Amino acid sequence: MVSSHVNGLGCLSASVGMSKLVGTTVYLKMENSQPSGSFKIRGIGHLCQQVRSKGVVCASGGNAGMAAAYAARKMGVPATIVVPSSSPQLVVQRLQDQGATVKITGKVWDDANAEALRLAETEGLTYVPPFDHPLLWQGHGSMITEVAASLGPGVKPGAVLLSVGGGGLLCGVIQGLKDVGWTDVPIVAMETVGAHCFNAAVKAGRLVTLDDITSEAKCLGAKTVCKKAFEYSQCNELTIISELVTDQQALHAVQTFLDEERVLVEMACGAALAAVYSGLIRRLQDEGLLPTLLGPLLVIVCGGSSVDMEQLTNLKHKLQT
Ligand SMILES: COC[C@H](NCc1c(COP(=O)(O)O)cnc(C)c1O)C(=O)O
Repeated sequence: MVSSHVNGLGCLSASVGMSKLVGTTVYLKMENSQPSGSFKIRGIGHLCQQVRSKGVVCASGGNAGMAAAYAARKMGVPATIVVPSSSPQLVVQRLQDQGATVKITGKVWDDANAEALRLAETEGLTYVPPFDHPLLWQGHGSMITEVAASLGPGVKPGAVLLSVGGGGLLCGVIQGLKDVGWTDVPIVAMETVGAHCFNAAVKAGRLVTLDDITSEAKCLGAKTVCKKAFEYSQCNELTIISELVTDQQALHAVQTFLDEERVLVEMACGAALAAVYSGLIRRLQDEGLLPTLLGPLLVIVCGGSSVDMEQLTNLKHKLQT
């Protein structure tokens, strides 16, 4: 059986370095330690368990594919993962190591997704969406119920910090906040410039499709955010603060996190961490968007498998940091 609660209460730790920077306790929900390498297994494992299938197909720049491959292997069914040509060979290898068949199609995620939908149709496979499905959001929401159990009665975060690609993590966290009665907790939703489909939608007041993904945080690379995430951004009961960082800031955050917490995460995760390391959280407090006396900051360390020291070195040269 695939469990989307594989890590139980274990992975909530306080970061000394970040707490000092922010001036309040910073809790890290360490989703990088999930068996598929990111938080994705929660929602995708949950979806695959609900939709008993003879085989799955998923289009993913990496981590959703890893989660679908892992879930399929645990359920004893075949998995076909369609990845865009922008996915590093490291990801292709890791997907194959999970026993998946990998198909490389198109330049960005949207092209790979069209092929995955076609395969689902022609081969009778279960299409696993990487971010846009209520069962995904239900599974991801288990993160928050675990945090509530870890923090104990009467303690809740002053804010939640996360990154946005297609918006599945955001919708999952909101689902979890609703489940535990924390909808008054503000969410800081981070993207990198060049993978900023949510920020573009919030600013335009409607869904926006980016022309291309120009950020190196390829796993944030959906050109259009899911409708549900945009609808939540327009909902008065929720406080979602959409902010951007540069690739350089995200990379600097990955390096700082590696040095301070001894954990290597992807640029997609660096986008969220950069809100702390770049002083953005402090700025939001100075601007009155977050309370000056901020309760504990909960950071979703979303993880990601498409990174190793070689990738990190290549990114440093490419971004000249
Ligand atoms: C395009 O969505 C791409 C998706 N990754 C998404 C992703 C996110 C953002 O999650 P989302 O907002 O897409 O649910 C954050 N952090 C990490 C490490 C991720 O891999 C994928 O793997 O196919």
